[in-house]
Amino acid sequence: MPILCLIRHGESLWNKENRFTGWVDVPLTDEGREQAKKAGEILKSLDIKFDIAYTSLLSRAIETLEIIIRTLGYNIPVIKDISLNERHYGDLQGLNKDKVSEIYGKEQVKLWRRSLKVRPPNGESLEDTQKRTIPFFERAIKGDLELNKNVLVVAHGNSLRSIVSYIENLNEEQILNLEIEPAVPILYDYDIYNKKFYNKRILKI
Ligand SMILES: O=C(O)[C@H](O)COP(=O)(O)O
Repeated sequence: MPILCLIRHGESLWNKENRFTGWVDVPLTDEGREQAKKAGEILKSLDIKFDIAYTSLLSRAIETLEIIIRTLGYNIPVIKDISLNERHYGDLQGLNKDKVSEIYGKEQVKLWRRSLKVRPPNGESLEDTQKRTIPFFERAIKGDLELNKNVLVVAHGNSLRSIVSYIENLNEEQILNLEIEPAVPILYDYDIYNKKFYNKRILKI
């Protein structure tokens, strides 16, 4: 059965500085590059041969994928699509997360960051993000799994939360508690006949 592997990019400069990032194109830190290499080594040790890779248009995800592919040691066709970009954080982009909490309160910030429906000012809710990630996931990514291809996806904390909550059919409370760690591979097997994902593994060292 084909395998789907989802990976969030390694640490970016603004992750390190604790700033809301969204669509701002900030680079990886050296630590982020190291994390990406480790993710590649874990995948290499599993001996999975990936047939295709998907990523966003943002350089922190693209570079993470490039490092993983280099570590795997073979070429994979790469498709970059805006649908996999991070959730747009609107007016929060660039602001320090702790300072925003001091101004608006922790509860409000938790709703902006982790709820399904609450929209950050001038930004996307997770539900808005799903409106672009899920049609792409269904058409392109699941389309490849249906063709028995092993698929690697490198994207972002919230674009991946939107996909994982869809795959696992999570309710709003479960979505509030769903976290995706940087550069930790999340694997699912895909049952082509029953069109279902199963056997989730989180490969944290
Ligand atoms: O855009 C960002 O700031 C990060 O990629 C994810 O941030 P979050 O954990 O605050 O949603």
